[in-house]
Order: sequence, then C-alpha cells, then structure tokens
Amino acid sequence: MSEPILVIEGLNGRIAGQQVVEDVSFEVPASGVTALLGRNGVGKTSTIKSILGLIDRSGSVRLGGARIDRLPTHRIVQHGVGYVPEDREIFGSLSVAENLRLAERDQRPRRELIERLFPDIHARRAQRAGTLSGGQQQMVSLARALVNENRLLLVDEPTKGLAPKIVDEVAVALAEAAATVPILLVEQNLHVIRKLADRVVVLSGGRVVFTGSASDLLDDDARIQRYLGVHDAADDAPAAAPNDDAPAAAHPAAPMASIAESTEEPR
Ligand SMILES: Nc1ncnc2c1ncn2[C@@H]1O[C@H](COP(=O)(O)OP(=O)(O)OP(=O)(O)O)[C@@H](O)[C@H]1O
Repeated sequence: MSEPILVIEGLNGRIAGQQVVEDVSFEVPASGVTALLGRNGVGKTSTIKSILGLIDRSGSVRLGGARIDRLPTHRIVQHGVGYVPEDREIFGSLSVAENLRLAERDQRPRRELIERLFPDIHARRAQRAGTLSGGQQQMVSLARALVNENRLLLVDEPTKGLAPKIVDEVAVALAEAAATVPILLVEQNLHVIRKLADRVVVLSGGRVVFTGSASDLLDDDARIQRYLGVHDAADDAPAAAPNDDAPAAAHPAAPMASIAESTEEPR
C-alpha cells in the first residue's frame, strides 16, 4: 500500500485561548475520500483549520512525508493543499470567471477539467457569483480548488444547507474530484458519506474516538448512534424535500440522514 498523503500526530488547536483540538492523530491515504465526522461542535472545522495553520496549533503534520506544521497557510497551500471552506466564501460581487481566475496559481490551470466537471458553472461564467444558488456557489467553491493541481483537498461540509437533489449533484462532483486527488471531507450527511467515503475518522470533544473503514462505522447502527447520535436511515425516503436550490441561504438537510445537533458525548 502506498504511503499516506497526510500524517497527523498529536495535533492541538486553540481558538481564543480555548483548546478545541486535543492530541488528534490520524492518517489520510493517498487516494479516495477520508471522512472526518462527529456531532456539531466537536472540532472538525478546527481540525481542518489547524492543518492549514488558520488557527493557533501545535503537533506534527506531514504532507507526503514533509513537515508542514510550522509553515504559514499560504506556503501550505503552495505545497498542494486545496481548501474548500465551510460556507463557500466566494466573492459575491465578482463573476464566476473572476472567482476562478483569482484562485489560479498553477502555470497551466485546469480550465478544461472545470468545464467538464461543472458545465452549468462554465455556462454562467459571466454571472455575478452572489446571484447564484447555494448549490451553484458550492460548485464554484469546489471548482476554485480543483483548478490547481493539488496533492490533497480539504473540503468542509460541502452539502450543508442544500436541497437533496443538489446534495446528490455535489456528491457526484466530489466523486469525480476524488478520482484526481485524495480528499479529507467533513460531512454531516450519511448518504453522502456512504457514497463517497472509504475511511472515516470520528471526533468527539476535540479528540479522535474512532478510525476505520467507512463500512466499519456505517454497517454498525450501534456505532452510528453512539458516535454520531443518529440512526442511519439510508433506505428511508426524506419526509419532505425542499423545493429547489434557488436560495443561497440554508435549507435544512434531511434530518434523518444527518448527524444530530446534540452535543452529548458518546458514552
Ligand atoms: N471563532 C470561535 N471563537 C470561539 N470558539 C470557537 C470559534 N470557532 C469555533 N469555536 C468552538 O470550537 C469548538 C469546535 O468548533 P468547530 O467549528 O471546529 O466544530 P465542528 O465539529 O466543525 O462543528 P459543526 O459541525 O457545527 O460545524 C466548538 O466548541 C466551538 O464553539
């Protein structure tokens, strides 16, 4: 088996003096999707931000064997770590094309790949990004990361607040992306995790409480309940589908398939 692309050992992260990532260690294989899971507020986003140096952190992070934990964020990105932040963070007053141009750092940006993966976004390249739907904005955010050749993508809750049909479209785009680059994915939607993830890492209270194959977790209802606070309703139809992806503001994701709001710790 090839070496993991990312090896994290004893990672700690702090926000405003409070420790939000505690002695976290895990590996991300050099291909496929590794899902970083856990209930709300357990430190998933903070772990991603610690890897990127966006919050105060200590511990060892190696990318392809080389330490990156002392580097500033822009150097980590230059080493080939792409980031798709929670809430997309696109420039609403700029066009789609301008958003993509701003992200280009390679000599030969992969514009053909973007056109192929995101034909709708390509067709809307002159449109102001702030007028796109939530799903379309997510595609722009993903496209922005994929326009450069990366060694690893960190993708934070890409389906948050999207209607089920759009969630499926984002999942398809992520699957295509995963064929070109390994992904560490923070995701709350169990359907998406089931579709995409090969490995899972579960956090609770800023610490790793479970690592294993996706099926080790997803085929075990008791584990899902214990670590994520939900029953997997993979076979259930959503009770009511939100109408479409028109508003950029959040739709609640289908609650039965999403990780609970509960902050209760696993026993
Ligand atoms: N800017 C901030 N200031 C203070 N505390 C923060 C800040 N951002 C996050 N936290 C705290 O850090 C902890 C971890 O938050 P984090 O966003 O990493 O969790 P998460 O697992 O990604 O949650 P969610 O699933 O809700 O996005 C939480 O207790 C949160 O309240």
